[in-house]
Amino acid sequence: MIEFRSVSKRFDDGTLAVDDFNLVIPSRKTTVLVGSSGSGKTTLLRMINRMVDPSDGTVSIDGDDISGIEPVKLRRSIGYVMQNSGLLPHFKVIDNVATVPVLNGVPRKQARAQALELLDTVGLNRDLANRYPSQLSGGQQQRVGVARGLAANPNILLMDEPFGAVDPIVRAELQQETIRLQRDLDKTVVFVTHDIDEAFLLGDQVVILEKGARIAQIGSPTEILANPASDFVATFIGADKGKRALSIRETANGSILVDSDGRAAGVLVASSAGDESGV
Ligand SMILES: Nc1ncnc2c1ncn2[C@@H]1O[C@H](COP(=O)(O)OP(=O)(O)OP(=O)(O)O)[C@@H](O)[C@H]1O
Repeated sequence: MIEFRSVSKRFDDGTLAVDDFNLVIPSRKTTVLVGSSGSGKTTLLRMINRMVDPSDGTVSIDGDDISGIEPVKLRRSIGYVMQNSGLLPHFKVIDNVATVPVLNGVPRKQARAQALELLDTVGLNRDLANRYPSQLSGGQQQRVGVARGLAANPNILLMDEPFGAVDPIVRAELQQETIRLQRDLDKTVVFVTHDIDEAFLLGDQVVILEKGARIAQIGSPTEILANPASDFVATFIGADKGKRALSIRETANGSILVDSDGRAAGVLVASSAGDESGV
């Protein structure tokens, strides 16, 4: 479990990016932080691996205040996937994936063998292992980025707009892969996006943010779609337009998400806690 308690962040130039933020992120679920540009999503995500430190308040992981954990050590124990994959251009795919385990002390040969397995995990052909990132498509690069994020076998995976730069078809594929990976690997995923449809598709818990990382609403996709907490949320999720891209339809076999053309976009399943959770 990750917990933000009374967390604020004021940058040196005076910008208050995060204003008294409180949130519990449950383990082994996907929590999506969604909001418009500048609402503080990336700042919140980076506070989990100490790329940014709070000005006030505490962030803890499984009860331990992370301000007491050395930042480099913390970062190597948490997967981080960013937009544009963040791959090292002069390293082959296999070495991009193997780098963090090697830095953590895993022998290179073993780390490379594990890297090949991770390519399988993210749905990439092993033949790509010896290419350089520039020799891959954008979608393939993002998959390598996910493999790299998983390489140290972290319990926590942070994903910052990981599919923002790929075309809609590849994006949809990568979203489905993320759902599959989460089912198979059971990580605590914290995912940042400005796309509410992506948030509803991937999130067990969705946190809608306004400026200053103020929480406009928090809940499962079903809860938010059924009961938008304010006009702001209704507008943000498009409920006020009467043509939301995604809506919920009850069927004999449970709740399904349908798109504006009535096609099934996903299934809402009951989580182990008994509440509704996104696909
Ligand atoms: N290093 C910094 N110095 C000063 N201000 C910053 C810094 N990093 C972020 N900010 C400001 O903090 C606020 C929140 O930024 P942040 O990047 O967390 O938002 P975001 O919701 O992730 O936005 P986007 O979707 O555009 O990435 C913005 O006003 C931004 O300009």
